[in-house]
Amino acid sequence: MMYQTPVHDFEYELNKDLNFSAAHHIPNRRAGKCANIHGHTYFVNMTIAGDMLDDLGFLVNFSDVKKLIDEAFDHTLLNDHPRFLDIPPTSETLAKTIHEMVSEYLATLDNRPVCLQVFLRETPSSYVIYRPKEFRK
Ligand SMILES: Nc1nc2c(c(=O)[nH]1)N=C([C@H](O)[C@H](O)COP(=O)(O)OP(=O)(O)OP(=O)(O)O)CN2
Ligand SMILES: [Zn+2]
Repeated sequence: MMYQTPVHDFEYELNKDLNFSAAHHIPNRRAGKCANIHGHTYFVNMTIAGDMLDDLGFLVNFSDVKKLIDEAFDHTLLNDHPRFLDIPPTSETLAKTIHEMVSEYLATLDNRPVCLQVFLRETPSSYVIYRPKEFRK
């Protein structure tokens, strides 16, 4: 595996990989060439865990979490998204934002799974991992 997975005590752990294409820019001269609008094929891995399954035997439907992220970001300019009005769409902020969006969705499910980690690769040589404090061991 290319990335670290978190240590936890949940009975079930699910990992969903997905890709989406999007443009962005970091509107600051200190960002150098990244101040210009450019595009990436982002790769995301999200780690979701829990102790209970739903009536279908799912922790969460793989397609539902993919759709949530695709519909928000695929073929968009990330800077235009409401979640990036006050903060630039860097790898770090995008990974955290994906974690927030997925966590908000998971909180609506009766079996209450949680998102332990979001891995986000922006380029072949650059990636970040967002892991909220409450799930670190
Ligand atoms: N900490 C961060 N640094 C940079 C970010 C970021 O999100 N967080 N983003 C960028 C740019 O958006 C850029 O698209 C990616 O930069 P970089 O990895 O430098 O891309 P390259 O392909 O040019 O890197 P190589 O080293 O040539 O592989 C910049 N920094
Ligand atoms: Zn970029």
